[in-house]
Amino acid sequence: MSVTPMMAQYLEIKAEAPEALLFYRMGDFYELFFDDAVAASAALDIALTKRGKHLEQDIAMCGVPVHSAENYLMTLIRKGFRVAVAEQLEAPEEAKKRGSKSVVKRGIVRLVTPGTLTEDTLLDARAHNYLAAWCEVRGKGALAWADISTGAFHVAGSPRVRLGPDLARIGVSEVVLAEDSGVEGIVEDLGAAVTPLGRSAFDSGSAQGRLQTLFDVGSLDAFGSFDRAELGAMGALVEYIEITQRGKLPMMRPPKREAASTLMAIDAATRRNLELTRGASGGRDGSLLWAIDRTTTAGGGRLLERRVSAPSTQEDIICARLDSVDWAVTNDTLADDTRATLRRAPDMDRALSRLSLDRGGPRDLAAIRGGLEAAEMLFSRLSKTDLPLDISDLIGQEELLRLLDAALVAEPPLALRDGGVIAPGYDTELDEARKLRDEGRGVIAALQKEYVDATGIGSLKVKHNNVLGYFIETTATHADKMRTDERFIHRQTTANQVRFTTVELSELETRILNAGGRAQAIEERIFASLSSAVLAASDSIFAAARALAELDVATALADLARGEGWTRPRVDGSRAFEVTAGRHPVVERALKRDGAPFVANDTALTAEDGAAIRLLTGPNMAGKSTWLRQNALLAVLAQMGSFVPAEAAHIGIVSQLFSRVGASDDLARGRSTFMVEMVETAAILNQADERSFVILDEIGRGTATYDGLSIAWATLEHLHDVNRCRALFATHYHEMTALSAKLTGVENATVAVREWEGDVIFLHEVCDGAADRSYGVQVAKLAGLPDAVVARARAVLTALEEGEREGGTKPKAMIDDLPLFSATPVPVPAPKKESAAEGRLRDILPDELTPKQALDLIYELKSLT
Ligand SMILES: Nc1ncnc2c1ncn2[C@@H]1O[C@H](COP(=O)(O)OP(=O)(O)OP(=O)(O)O)[C@@H](O)[C@H]1O
Repeated sequence: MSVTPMMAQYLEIKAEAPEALLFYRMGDFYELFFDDAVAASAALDIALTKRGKHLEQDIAMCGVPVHSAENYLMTLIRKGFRVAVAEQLEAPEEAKKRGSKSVVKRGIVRLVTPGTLTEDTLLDARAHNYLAAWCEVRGKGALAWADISTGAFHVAGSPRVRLGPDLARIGVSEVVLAEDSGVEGIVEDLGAAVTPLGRSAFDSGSAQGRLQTLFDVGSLDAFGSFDRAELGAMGALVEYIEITQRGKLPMMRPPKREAASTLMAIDAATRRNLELTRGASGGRDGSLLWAIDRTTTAGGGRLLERRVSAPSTQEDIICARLDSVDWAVTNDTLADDTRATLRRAPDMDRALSRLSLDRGGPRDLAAIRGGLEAAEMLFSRLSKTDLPLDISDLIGQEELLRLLDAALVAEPPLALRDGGVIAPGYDTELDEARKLRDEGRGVIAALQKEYVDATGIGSLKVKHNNVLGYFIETTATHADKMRTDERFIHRQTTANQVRFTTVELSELETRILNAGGRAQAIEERIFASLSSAVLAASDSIFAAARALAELDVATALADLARGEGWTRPRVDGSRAFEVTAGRHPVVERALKRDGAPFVANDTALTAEDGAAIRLLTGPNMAGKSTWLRQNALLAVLAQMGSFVPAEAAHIGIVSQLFSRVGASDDLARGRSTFMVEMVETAAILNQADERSFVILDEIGRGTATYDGLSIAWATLEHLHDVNRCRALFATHYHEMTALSAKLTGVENATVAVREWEGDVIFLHEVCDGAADRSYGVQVAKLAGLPDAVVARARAVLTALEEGEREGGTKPKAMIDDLPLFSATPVPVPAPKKESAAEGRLRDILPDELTPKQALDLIYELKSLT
């Protein structure tokens, strides 16, 4: 049994990346073999074929064309696969030189994983794609995360208990963990991929060296001092990037330490409930980010996403951001101009990252040129204004910009090998080579004319094909005339044609080919030198990109504020929570689409010390959840540095935001609806402090009435006495409104409705006081519950209420009595008489109808109605 040399090579390469699908380059295709082929053909819905045998077995194979490989890669990555790309590392001719049977050298050039993507087609332009690594040393945890497509690199302390919330805040795609970390579940719960790496990758000693090499510094002190866990996490991250990029390291910015205390803590459940960056469907639609994003650049979009995900708790930072938005609101013409310029500014971050990984193309250089151009233009327009934003980073690369401007054509092609990247007039040698190449083609035409004249054969043509190169072609009838002229050398005779060449024609061909090849080589050389000039300036290009993103976010938020009538919130260190005429940004936008108005509501929740809680009761569908969420979103907006949808707002900085809204099963983790609700409530009661803001919606509804009421009751007391936070608490347990008399920090509120002819009209107005009933039956009717059920429910409700009035102390006994009421006559709608069409339809057997009969039947039925 022999293994072919190619298969031997394949197996050797495959062994290097057993966990990934291997894309094995063969000419214009990436081929997959064996189990990889079976898995990929199913995942990609492409044909599975066979190619030869290995150990007597058929080899399964499928392939994807190289030119459309990115789409296939995207599908595979989305479906949770990892892909190793093995390229041909030499030209086939090179291999042939070693012997006709030699196999072309191949090797893995890259491992494509969810956290290490760089191609625009594989990435969402407006979202970061973070890869993280977590390390724990003697009980101290740390998290390092990076986006290799933009060079962003961060590190922060992250003890085991905070890992989930931290990862949720960052929004990671993939997390590198030590093999025995025991936190895989936390990562998987967030929907991110887990990548185990050997313990040694997390060693803080070797991490130091790895980082020093990466940043080309003698010591890391310049970036701050890091503990062993932080070093370990950063080291493992860099090691993994090296593994996936096969030694090529992307341009990374020095690690930035993020102190958790400077950011509003929002756990994963709260993020999900409030739909900050993802809506209920899992996409962006319907989220807060979706409702507020008016950024015009990809970098601005990513920065806004970060701001929404991690609002600040630092008064100075928040106020500085608000100042910039305020400026853009006031200076609307300048701000609009800025947005118009930004709209044309390309994504420099990602272009830079691709260039640093040798994956860049001419358009990436053009992106840097376009970005720097926009930056320079904006600086000259804004530097003399009183814009309260430091924009000095926008300039400083004039020389590079001039260089790129002179060197590149206006709109370069996608691939360097297509040629025509470098502008005419930039390089004399290149201009000459191109002239020769292009003139050569003109000379050929002249030569043809000369041959026609010399031979008198009018139909003689000079043609080109890949086998013969340039040749002279004539029909067999004229060929003899040419054979007598020794200038013409016979090359080939086909059925109808005879082909010749001449010495001068082959010389010319060589010249044209050489000139073309030379032009290409010169373009490549210039491209490489421009790339390295760009990479040498990467720090300041990143800084300029960051400044553009800042400008974009400020002007986009101002555009939103002006367009939607939002106001600047007052944010300070107090414990205020005062909102006048606040609105829910997402619900308002949805209602607007349907032409319905949103009813604005106030919130007054200030307390010097101790708890400040509003207990909200009110009918179903009245707008309780909307009001709760709207206030939480207002806090997020204010602290991310945005104006807010309200006439006025005064928010004392919130350090932790908690929400327990709605309920869903988490069957995958074996948790029922009620269990999820309790786990989330427990997290709040155990963690909330005086600087927290909590919204709790219908706690306890997932269980029996009295259990639920008791849990809600005790929860409210705990929030008041122990957590002492600001909170909004919505419930259908009207009994709880009595608590406001007992607990000083609790006040009742309700949502007003009006009753009209037995139906409810929702006013959506939040006001002081308590609701006495829930109007659940009326809402059920609105929802289209069958009339019989609604009538029966009314009867049961009346009986229950009467029972409560008469002997409320024994509701249990009364509930036991309820079956008696089933005897109450309930109007059952009389069965409808069958119509003629219905009667005809009942007798039909669809499977036995011919198409013609079916059509006739439609006409018949139509005539019956
Ligand atoms: N302030 C408002 N202005 C206009 N429409 C509103 C307002 N608040 C809520 N609504 C509308 O009412 C619907 C129901 O709101 P919401 O889900 O907040 O009610 P709820 O009181 O929490 O109901 P339930 O008790 O049944 O959960 C919303 O989808 C929205 O369309």
